[in-house]
Amino acid sequence: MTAKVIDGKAFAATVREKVAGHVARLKEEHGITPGLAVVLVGEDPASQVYVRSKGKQTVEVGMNSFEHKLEADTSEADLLALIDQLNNDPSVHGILVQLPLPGHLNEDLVINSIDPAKDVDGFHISNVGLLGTGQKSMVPCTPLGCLMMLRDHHGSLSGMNAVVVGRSNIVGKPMAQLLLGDSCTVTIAHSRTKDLPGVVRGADIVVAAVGRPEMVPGDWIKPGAMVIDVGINRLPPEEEGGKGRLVGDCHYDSCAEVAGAITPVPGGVGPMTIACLLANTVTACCRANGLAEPEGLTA
Ligand SMILES: NC(=O)C1=CN([C@@H]2O[C@H](COP(=O)(O)OP(=O)(O)OC[C@H]3O[C@@H](n4cnc5c(N)ncnc54)[C@H](OP(=O)(O)O)[C@@H]3O)[C@@H](O)[C@H]2O)C=CC1
Ligand SMILES: Nc1nc(=O)c2c([nH]1)NC[C@@H]1CN(c3ccc(C(=O)N[C@@H](CCC(=O)O)C(=O)O)cc3)C=[N+]21
Ligand SMILES: [Mg+2]
Repeated sequence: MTAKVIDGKAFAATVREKVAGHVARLKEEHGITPGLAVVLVGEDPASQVYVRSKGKQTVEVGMNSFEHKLEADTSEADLLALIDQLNNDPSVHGILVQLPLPGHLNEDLVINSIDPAKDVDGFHISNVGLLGTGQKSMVPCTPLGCLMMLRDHHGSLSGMNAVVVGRSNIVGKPMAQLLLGDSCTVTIAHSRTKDLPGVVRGADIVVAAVGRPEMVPGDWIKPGAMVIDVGINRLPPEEEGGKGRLVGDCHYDSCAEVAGAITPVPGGVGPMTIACLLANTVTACCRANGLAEPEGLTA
């Protein structure tokens, strides 16, 4: 079998088109322009690339983009003051603080200082609790993008065995909650899991969010399974002047030989993450203004 390649880049473009349609309607019918504020502390090059690409796409769908770049040694008090200002700014409907933060800043404290209604990452404890209890919330962008691709490829996921490899608060745990919400039987695997190959072999759906280049080989994959590769790993440059190849957490070629469907890296989960961030910003804007929220853009 050769897997169907799930084109996250193309899917993300259709999500952005929907978002752009809702943004246009908000402007025409209500005179409201959704706004997304992104806060970047420090100069991590990968984060800068992501923030730039996100800002560009925000503007392309017709929304306002507010970028706040702070020095790496910014104090916690100064960062919290900025968040307070954004919380109280009616032109800002979504706030994203790029993670990871420099070591001297308490990530939990910073994230939980964001107004939950503007927390378009879905990382605030209030949104985590709402998601975990099946209530309306802001849903984390990466897991939401993965869920959209799975549903689009397969339809109902009810009764499927899903294995999420990785238990981070930003990917693994919320991914497991979303799959449970779609009535999968969910296993969360991590670095202490015994017999990881055996666990993954039982999965109809594999979501790999580990941060280890090409860790999952094809012989762990059940024939026909859906493989969602969240990993973004830059390999060291082999050639002079080369940037280094970008690979996922799955060994693509061997997994694609056995899987029924697979997301590539790049061009899979990454573009969907940004599209879902834009979708969450429109949703937040609609909710803030007491307007009907867009359908098909939330979990
Ligand atoms: N495409 C996108 O939009 C995004 C991509 N990413 C990428 O996804 C990957 C995961 O990110 P993130 O969740 O933040 O990573 P974290 O480092 O926060 O979490 C990694 C998880 O993988 C587990 N793990 C590590 N080594 C192993 C192993 N050998 N076997 C099994 N489990 C293991 C860890 O287990 P333990 O808890 O026991 O330590 C941990 O739970 C990264 O490559 C990141 O770049 C992240 C966010 C968005
Ligand atoms: N508060 C917060 N929210 C996040 O959502 C968040 C974050 N912090 N910190 C970092 C991670 C990582 N992340 C990515 C998003 C898109 C791509 C993406 O678009 N990748 C392209 C390739 C990009 C390239 O070439 O480097 C692709 O996969 O095709 C990658 C990674 C969001 N994150
Ligand atoms: Mg992390």
